[in-house]
Amino acid sequence: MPLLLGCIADDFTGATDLANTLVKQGMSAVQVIGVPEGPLPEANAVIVALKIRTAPVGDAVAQSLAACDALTGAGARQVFWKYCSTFDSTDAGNIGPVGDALLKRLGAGFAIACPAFPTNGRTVYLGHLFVGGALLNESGMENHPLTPMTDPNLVRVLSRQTDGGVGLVPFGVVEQGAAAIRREMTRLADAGRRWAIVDAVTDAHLLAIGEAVAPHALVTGGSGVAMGLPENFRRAGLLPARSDAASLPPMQGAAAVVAGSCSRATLGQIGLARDHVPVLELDALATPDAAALAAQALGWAEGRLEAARPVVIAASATPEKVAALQARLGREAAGALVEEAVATIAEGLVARGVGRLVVAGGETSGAVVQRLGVTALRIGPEIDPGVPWTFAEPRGIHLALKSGNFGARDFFLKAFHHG
Ligand SMILES: Nc1ncnc2c1ncn2[C@@H]1O[C@H](COP(=O)(O)OP(=O)(O)OP(=O)(O)O)[C@@H](O)[C@H]1O
Ligand SMILES: O=C(O)[C@@H](O)C(=O)CO
Repeated sequence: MPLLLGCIADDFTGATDLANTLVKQGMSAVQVIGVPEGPLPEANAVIVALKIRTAPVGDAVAQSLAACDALTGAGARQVFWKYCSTFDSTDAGNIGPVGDALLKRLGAGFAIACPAFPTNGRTVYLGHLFVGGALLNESGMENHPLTPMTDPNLVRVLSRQTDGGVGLVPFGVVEQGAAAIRREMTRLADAGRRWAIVDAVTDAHLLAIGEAVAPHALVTGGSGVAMGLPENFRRAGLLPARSDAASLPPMQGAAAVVAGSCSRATLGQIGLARDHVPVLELDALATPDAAALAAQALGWAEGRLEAARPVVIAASATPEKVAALQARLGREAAGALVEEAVATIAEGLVARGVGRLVVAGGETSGAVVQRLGVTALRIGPEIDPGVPWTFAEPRGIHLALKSGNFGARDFFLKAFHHG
């Protein structure tokens, strides 16, 4: 099976989201954890999941280039740089610098940037990113613990991260379809732009954009814009007719949720779960010690674990509490402490028989997956848009890595009625 699309994702939930999108479009896809060292798994798309969203720019670039080399070395014909549908990044990066480095490595001079994911309420209009009905900077993302997003104008945001000019392919052009989008990209590239933010409000827009970028060496964006890419390979005779996602082994063991995401969606999901299943909310401010928090949580879980319903253990907190812990420890140390605690809890839960685990939050998922020694995730059925069940190798457990902002309010309950 030839490798066609080589993908690099800046976090682990994002990688799963992308793999899920490709599988739904009939492309076989496997997510691998970290820069692959040995041979790549057999699949038409391989998604390398990195934990580089908030890494220092130099590290993010080095890991992305190593992943790119592994993917193109294995024959990938196009590279996809996946970041968050809410464009999570700081003015230092890493969306722009990684994209610039990949363009250079691939010998290309132009790429689109399109985080739109209309099914999950992320749309881009005249370069401005909306989350549901709100501009990005009024959506709750302005309070993100690690990457507060305070400017909704993506042309401006990306311009602060790259020395290549950033243009815009506006809604009016996107509406006209792939040929018009391609003409506008050519015009922008001829005018010396290296990047174009591309508007998209509907899936039809994303499919047209996907078709327009067929010849591009590098495509960048959220998972939405990848929707149109499998069809390009099919049109070129490289990908067979659609096949269904491989089914996963049957689920076994006790059910649990661990959460480190502080997004509005996750806080709402914890709130609803409280009325139905055992929920433990950790207070990292009162106990700023990862080992002590983990011991509390694992002690509490004792005797409560079962297959029929999950326990929920959340370090998630309101923006005020997050700010208080950050003021005491510093932003990175606060995040690292909570990630360490949640990873230890996840490890302890699996050791105590949890076989299906939902992890809420991208950074949190990175910490958990690394701690569990997972090397690859096979993609299974979708629970809610962007979040499938996966089967983690070599641990042999089921994991669902939920992006902070994804999932309906009853996600932590409904997940365990799937698969
Ligand atoms: N009570 C808390 N105080 C300070 N930081 C916290 C607290 N709880 C969680 N965090 C940190 O907040 C960060 C949340 O980021 P994470 O990526 O896990 O969630 P998210 O951004 O909502 O999800 P995604 O990246 O999928 O959108 C993590 O680093 C986590 O450790
Ligand atoms: O694009 C998204 O919103 C998600 O896949 C993600 O990256 C969250 O971490």
